[in-house]
Amino acid sequence: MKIAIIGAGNLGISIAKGILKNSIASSLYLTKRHVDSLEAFNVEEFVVITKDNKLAIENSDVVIFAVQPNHLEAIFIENKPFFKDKHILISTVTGFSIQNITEILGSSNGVVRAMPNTAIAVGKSMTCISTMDGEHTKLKSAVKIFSVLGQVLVIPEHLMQAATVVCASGIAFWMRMIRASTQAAIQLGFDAKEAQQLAMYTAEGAAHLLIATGNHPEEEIDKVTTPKGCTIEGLNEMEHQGLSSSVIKGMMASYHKIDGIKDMP
Ligand SMILES: NC(=O)C1=CN([C@@H]2O[C@H](COP(=O)(O)OP(=O)(O)OC[C@H]3O[C@@H](n4cnc5c(N)ncnc54)[C@H](O)[C@@H]3O)[C@@H](O)[C@H]2O)C=CC1
Ligand SMILES: O=C(O)[C@@H]1CCC=N1
Repeated sequence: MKIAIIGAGNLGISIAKGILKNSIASSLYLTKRHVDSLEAFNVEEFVVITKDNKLAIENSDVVIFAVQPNHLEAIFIENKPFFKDKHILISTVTGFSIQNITEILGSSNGVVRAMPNTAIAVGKSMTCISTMDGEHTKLKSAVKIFSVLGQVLVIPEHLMQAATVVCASGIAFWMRMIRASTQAAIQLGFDAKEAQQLAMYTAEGAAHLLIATGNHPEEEIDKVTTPKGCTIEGLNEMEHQGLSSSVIKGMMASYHKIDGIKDMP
């Protein structure tokens, strides 16, 4: 597969790492305005680092756009002549609908929206994907790529804003939970390295239990909460302090921030 990533920043690099780790590209073009920071990728012959988006697009079949929302329109306008029917154009750009893209390109070009998260670097992204009705072939190709790099859920496009919060921003929210747990573990006597190890692998275990069993979290929580025990004491105190409420409110705030994000300077 010949793949280009237009905008090799935080997400683009994470996607590139996942692609390289899983050997799914016969050629990989990485573009960026200032390419110096991409030197580390300059080790494989089939990886091309360039500022030239046209070159990347013309030499690729799959083109993944991972630029900031306020840069996408100019990049589309500049490169419109180089988009061909063969191209699978995949936008990871937040708040930029297929309708917005169609207005710029004059047609949708079968564009697919994908919302991965940075765990794509280690093949563990939860990626939501949408396209226009009827674009089954390009959607299937996108699903195939992202399935190698983690889990995929095809969703109607109207849920993409929600998916951005739950999955793309979500990884940051989970990191903060792990950090909080680490801080508590240090206060309780572990050194920082051990504290993080305990927090990370406990979080991993919790997720794996739910994935493997299909159980509801409360069913697993019931198994841990000894009556009058320390777990329910801790959980209830967390809820008195607003744990669930603050997570939900934070995610709602994140969701509403996406309204109009594409027009932000
Ligand atoms: N960072 C994340 O975890 C996620 C980000 N997204 C979305 O992905 C997009 C990229 O996000 P980040 O990687 O965080 O941003 P970033 O700012 O780290 O990366 C964007 C890159 O695009 C490059 N760029 C700007 N103009 C360019 C041009 N004309 N040609 C080629 N490259 C150009 C910049 O130099 C930069 O390296 C955003 O739209 C964001 O909303 C979506 C899901 C997750
Ligand atoms: O924070 C942001 O706006 C981007 C979109 C999702 C993750 N990062």
